[in-house]
Amino acid sequence: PSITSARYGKDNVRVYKVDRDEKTGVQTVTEMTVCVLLEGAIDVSYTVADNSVVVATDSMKNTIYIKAKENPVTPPELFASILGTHFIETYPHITTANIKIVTHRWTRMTIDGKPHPHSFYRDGAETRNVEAVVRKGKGIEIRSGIVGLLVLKSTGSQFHGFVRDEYTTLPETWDRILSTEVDCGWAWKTFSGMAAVRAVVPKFDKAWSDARSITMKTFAEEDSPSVQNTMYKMCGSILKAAPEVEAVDYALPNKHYFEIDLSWHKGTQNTGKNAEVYAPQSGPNGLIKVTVGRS
Ligand SMILES: O=c1[nH]c(=O)c2nn[nH]c2[nH]1
Repeated sequence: PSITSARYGKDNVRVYKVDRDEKTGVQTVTEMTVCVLLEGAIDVSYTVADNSVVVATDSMKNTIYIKAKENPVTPPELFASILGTHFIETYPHITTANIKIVTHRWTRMTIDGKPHPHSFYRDGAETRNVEAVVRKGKGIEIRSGIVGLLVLKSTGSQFHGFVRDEYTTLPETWDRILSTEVDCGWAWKTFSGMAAVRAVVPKFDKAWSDARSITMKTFAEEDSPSVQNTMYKMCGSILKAAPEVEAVDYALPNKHYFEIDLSWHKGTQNTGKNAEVYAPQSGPNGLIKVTVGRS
């Protein structure tokens, strides 16, 4: 037998960092969960238990904390690039570093109409994610993303004109609830190295902010003919807003809310135009995926 691929490292490394502005007294916090997986000349650690090539995953965890102390941890695209570049520059036999950063929300509290200097709340399970792949001599690939942004609209969504055959029971609709949990990603053009990443640092936050705003604006304002068409429009808008982005992808579950026929109870009308009480479904759910490029 021979190894076709191997990578190892530390997952679920939770990191919190505070930035204290001495002048204003305003403190800013960042909380993230990091995964580092390394590749390279490590096969002998699997095949003949030669641990001389093993950078202990415990050492990787230590490295994450040290680098978080020594460097900015935001934007996550920068910190992921710093971290990945450290591993391939420090260990000659490590040729690829795969870094995933999941940034959690700590939204600053507004107290009596004013932003509080050091108090925050978790407004949703939504995260800002980054996956960076740093390959020795081949630059840095970065995919940024939004995950877990749960949205719903009570109307402004249609679905009709689809295949009708002996397997079809779904009625056509011109007015339905649409709910999804956004999993969106945008892949940056390959960066030649750290200098190229540092040169565009402000564009990372802007792209995330634009992608988030575009997603919600398009979701809200489109009288959606389908999940497919609406997500395609979101991709086009993000590509337009971020020239350094090569491709945009979405994976959207269609979280169904079923109408409930209540006519058995004294002829109560609760379907179609009279629908008010619905049954939110845990599953099955639609799942619609797309990747849109520039060509
Ligand atoms: O937006 C939708 N796309 C679909 O492909 C689909 N299938 N059932 N309901 C659906 N809604």
